[in-house]
Amino acid sequence: MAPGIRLVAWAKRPLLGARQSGLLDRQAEAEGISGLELMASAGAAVARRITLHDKPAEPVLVLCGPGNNGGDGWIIATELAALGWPVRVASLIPPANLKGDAAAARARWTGPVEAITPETPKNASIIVDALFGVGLNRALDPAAASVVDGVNQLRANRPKTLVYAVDIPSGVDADTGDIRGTAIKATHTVSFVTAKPGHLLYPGRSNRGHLDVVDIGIDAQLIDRLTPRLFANSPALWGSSLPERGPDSHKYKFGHALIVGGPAKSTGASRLAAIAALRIGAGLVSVVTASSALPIYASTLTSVMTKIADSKEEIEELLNDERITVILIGPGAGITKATEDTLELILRRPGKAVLDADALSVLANASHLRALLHANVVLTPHEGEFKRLFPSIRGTRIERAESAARESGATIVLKGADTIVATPDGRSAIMGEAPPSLATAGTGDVLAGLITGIFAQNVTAFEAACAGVWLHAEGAAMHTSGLIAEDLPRSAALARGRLHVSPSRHAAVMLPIHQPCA
Ligand SMILES: NC(=O)C1=CN([C@@H]2O[C@H](COP(=O)(O)OP(=O)(O)OC[C@H]3O[C@@H](n4cnc5c(N)ncnc54)[C@H](OP(=O)(O)O)[C@@H]3O)[C@@H](O)[C@H]2O)[C@@H](O)CC1
Ligand SMILES: Nc1ncnc2c1ncn2[C@@H]1O[C@H](COP(=O)(O)OP(=O)(O)O)[C@@H](O)[C@H]1O
Ligand SMILES: [K+]
Repeated sequence: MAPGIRLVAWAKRPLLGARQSGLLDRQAEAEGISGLELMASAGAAVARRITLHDKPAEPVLVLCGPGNNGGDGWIIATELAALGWPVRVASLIPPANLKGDAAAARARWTGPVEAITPETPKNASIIVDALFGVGLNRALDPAAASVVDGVNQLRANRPKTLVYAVDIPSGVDADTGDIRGTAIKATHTVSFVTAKPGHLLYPGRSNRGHLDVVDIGIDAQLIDRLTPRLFANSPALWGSSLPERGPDSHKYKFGHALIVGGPAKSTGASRLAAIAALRIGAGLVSVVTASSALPIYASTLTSVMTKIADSKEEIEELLNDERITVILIGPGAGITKATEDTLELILRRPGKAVLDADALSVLANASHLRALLHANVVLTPHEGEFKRLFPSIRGTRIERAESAARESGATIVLKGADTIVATPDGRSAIMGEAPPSLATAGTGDVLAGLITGIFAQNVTAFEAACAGVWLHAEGAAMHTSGLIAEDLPRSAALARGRLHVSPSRHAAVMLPIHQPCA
């Protein structure tokens, strides 16, 4: 086993973008570790990670860029050659033009150096992408773009090619996950100290391959000095907050979730949400319905209770019940005056609420209700709903979710392949591991129900939203094919159970921070 690789449980650490990564490096230098030492550790760790693959000593091509990411590349080449691996090195700029630590790293390489051309990647079986890391600041120029396209073409033609991206696949923006022109499609990415937002955000997420984050000797406490506010959504953030049932448990200790049921022609969405809320642990769940839809709810729901309300006054009376800990409105509700009236009653009540689907569309056109939002209201828009709710907010997905939370005062769940949770006090989390099988009808209703069911249980809005999003994805990942929304409440509940029963399944989030590579 290669000595000295210390894999970091990256989901337990914050995500640092380009600027914060640079600050961290400078803090480490102030503590006495030089940039060259960090680079030497980084390069050595990547080299050793490469030696872990199953076919030893295959020819390796190292592509070096103009900055410190390229500097890592020169170290990797030197380390692999010292271990007896055949290595070719190709540089994007004349090596004599390198500066600082990259120049010092280049000086350690004593073998020949090629100039990068579009033909360079041909015939390579292992490629190390050390072109650009977190310092990428514009679209790739034609010379860089053509070698990147050459690497991707080679991988497409020869799927067994291994492509190791150093820090982040070149061309992926570390802060946003955007592709700057074109980007390396890596089979593996080896990053340093923390994961970067661009490892989790699409489209860059698709270029990342398997992600390892390695320790390069920077004290983890230095990360906290940066007061980071952005995290990977993982049980490390919220797992310990979820209440467990014990011998003294009573259903009333786990909250009473009230789901506003849709009219007779659209009951499915609120029924899915109600089942999800109950499965994920709410003590009691009730659906409030007009008498006209009662037969449908009563005949299809068993453990979920039904409550009849045929007028605004009757709804108001129900909402005044202080035992109700959270209310969900939106799934199947209809974009109607009745939904607006009920929404207003819910928002005028001081407690917790989750607003989804039609409630969001109603809110978008009811500016007088905006002032009633607060941090214990969770909004769960997909992109279309988000644009209707916050038409003037621009920026990356993270920036938009954060601005919306700040502006509205509510907790935002911006749904998508990389769902973002953001709170008005500035914390946010990215779920970068959701399976695309979730792109099927009704999964959003289940998510709203999961968040509601967790929120009912004396958990904060941020924790409930993050846990709901994570368990939703983890539940979906249990199905290899044919997932439909009805499957999800049970699977998400099983995923919740496994958090405690079988921690090894969640190795990336459950292991200690410095987990030696075994
Ligand atoms: N600092 C440390 O201690 C440690 C850092 N580490 C490593 O350093 C990496 C960050 O290094 P970095 O800051 O030098 O940035 P990097 O990603 O190499 O790119 C900057 C260079 O690329 C250029 N350039 C940018 N965009 C371009 C484009 N589109 N097309 C063409 N050129 C472009 C840019 O040019 P300029 O903007 O100056 O014209 C500059 O020359 C980090 O990801 C990690 O791998 C590790 O060793 C751990 C310790
Ligand atoms: N390609 C994808 N990969 C991962 N998750 C996805 C993808 N597409 C959609 N989802 C998730 O599926 C759910 C869909 O919700 P929504 O858009 O409200 O659909 P619906 O109204 O049909 O329930 C959201 O949780 C979203 O994050
Ligand atoms: K790279």
